[in-house]
Amino acid sequence: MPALVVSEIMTSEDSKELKKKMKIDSRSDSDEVKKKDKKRKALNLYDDNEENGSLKQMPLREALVAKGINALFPIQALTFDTILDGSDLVGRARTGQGKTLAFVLPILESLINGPTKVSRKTGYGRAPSVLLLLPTRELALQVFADFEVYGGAVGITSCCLYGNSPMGQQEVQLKRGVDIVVGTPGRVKDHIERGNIDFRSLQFRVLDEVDEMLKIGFVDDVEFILGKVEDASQVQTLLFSATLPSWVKHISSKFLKPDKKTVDLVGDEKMKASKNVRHIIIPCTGSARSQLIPDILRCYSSGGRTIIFTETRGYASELAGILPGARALHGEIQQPQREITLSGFRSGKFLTLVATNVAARGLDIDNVQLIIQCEPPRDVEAYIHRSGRTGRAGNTGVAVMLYDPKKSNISKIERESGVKFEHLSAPQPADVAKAAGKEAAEAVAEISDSVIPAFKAAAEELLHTSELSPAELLAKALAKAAGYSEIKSRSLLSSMENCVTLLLECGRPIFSPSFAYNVLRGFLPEDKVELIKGLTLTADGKGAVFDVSSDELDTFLAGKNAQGVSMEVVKELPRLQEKDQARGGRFGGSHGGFSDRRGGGRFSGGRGGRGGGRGYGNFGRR
Ligand SMILES: Nc1ncnc2c1ncn2[C@@H]1O[C@H](COP(=O)(O)OP(=O)(O)OP(=O)(O)O)[C@@H](O)[C@H]1O
Repeated sequence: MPALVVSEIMTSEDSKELKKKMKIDSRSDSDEVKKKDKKRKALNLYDDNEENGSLKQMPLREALVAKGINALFPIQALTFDTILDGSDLVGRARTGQGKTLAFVLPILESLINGPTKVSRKTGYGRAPSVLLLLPTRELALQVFADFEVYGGAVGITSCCLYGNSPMGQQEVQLKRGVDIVVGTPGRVKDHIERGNIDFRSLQFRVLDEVDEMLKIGFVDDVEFILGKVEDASQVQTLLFSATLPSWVKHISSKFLKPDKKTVDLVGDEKMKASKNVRHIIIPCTGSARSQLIPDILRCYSSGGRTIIFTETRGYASELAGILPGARALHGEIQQPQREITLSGFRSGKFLTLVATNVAARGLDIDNVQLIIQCEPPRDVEAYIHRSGRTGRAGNTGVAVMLYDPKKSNISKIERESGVKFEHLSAPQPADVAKAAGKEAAEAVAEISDSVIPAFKAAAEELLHTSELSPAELLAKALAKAAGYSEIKSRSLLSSMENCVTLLLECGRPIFSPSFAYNVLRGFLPEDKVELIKGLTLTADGKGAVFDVSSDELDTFLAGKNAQGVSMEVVKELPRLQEKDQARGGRFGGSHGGFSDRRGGGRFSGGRGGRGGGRGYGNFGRR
């Protein structure tokens, strides 16, 4: 295999070509590998005859094979020689594409066989050769674990410096001497200020999740830390992330040498988020979330792990308290508990983690099938990283984001991430119940016949006294077994239970919510109009959708023949006007907030001005 040549900017097209050359294969064939001689050249990553692009250390190869890693992923293939050759580098690939090993492997290779071998200090009290900074403690621990496994295999030692953990132990490790320091900026800075770290032997500094590292809050610490390296020209600097907004490129260039290389597997491609993930959005108001999320878990988690992202720590704790077997992870939880929680999630002690953004970046956990975002995050990067906790290393996954049609602007995330969202409605409780019924039936079939004598008399009694058929009675028994005592309806607009979504049309464009309210007043008394919730105009400008309580449905439907008005229960939610669209001009002036669910308050102008009449007289004037 020829040595890899990494161009200044490597695009995904280039990577396709390279992929062919390298015969990269993401499937794990570790079982097969085990059967064969371990010394076989597993794939060209391990080609002994090559000077470049190969790992020479057998124990390291074995450690990789043991983890099912038999060939390099594209980002790894593209960065390996560049890093080994001594260049500074900025690396970008989508989430879950193996960026960690894209710096871990060439750094280890360089330290044990490559150019930095000679300058690496050894022995007691040695100063570190590598400094790696990460934005969260969990991520620092995860990458430290990788260095422990792969570095440990070739005698390279590391330590992890992170806050809210005993300082003394970390000081001892630093004093004894380590090759690699992994840490979060605050704690690393602390150690520097106490004179515990000596950067004079540093060969590599790495900023993983570089855009997060350089955000307000970290950037000062990072600059302070990197500034402690006296002669930066002697040190290689590597930056990695799945997202590299232009402001990051600007700031980060001051840490890198002018002849730095860039390996960007996302480049100008529209799609910035993971391509292995199904990206779904479902309308849901804040108050309906807790009712909806259990059904989303049932429908989309495929029995695997789920991470639910909330915007606040309080809601993360609250939701974890409601969902059976779920645990919360956020910044207010003490560090030892955070570690216990994450390790319980990794080991499968529980399958649902409810977290704030603390879990958004970099965490790599097996078999996470589903991501739920309780509301759209503030920036597109957060969307990309959160949804990227699933669909990793060639696997697939589902990311469901809940949004309030009245409050959230989805198109901004869609535009900036390049994701084409699947617009779905909330699973209907009846459908979820049908699936639960099947499971309950299977469970009943499994139950030992030994229970029959004990329950038979009660069953016969029920059959004789009830007016229901045996099948109907059995259906009730299955419902009970599945935990159901009734089936509620669920709004497609807000996901609220016991609500139904109606579509109003009147044969002409509906320009504003106030117009829609006036149409409704044409055939409904004011006290019924007051019951309407979440009225929103459709994107085509021809209709309005809103929720009514299931109990009121007949009253509303009764008016549907009034003067050209049509009203129907929505089976599939039409595209709605988004927040910004509804604000701008033609469609509804400055109306917005869903908070006034009765459509009053902010819609007050729209509600027609009470003096505006109930009928259609107003139409012509608008
Ligand atoms: N060459 C490889 N072959 C098989 N699996 C790999 C390979 N490289 C990495 N992996 C696995 O892929 C998964 C994702 O890797 P990693 O966490 O480095 O992704 P990432 O690109 O850093 O993602 P993120 O942007 O979310 O941090 C890990 O479980 C890792 O063990």
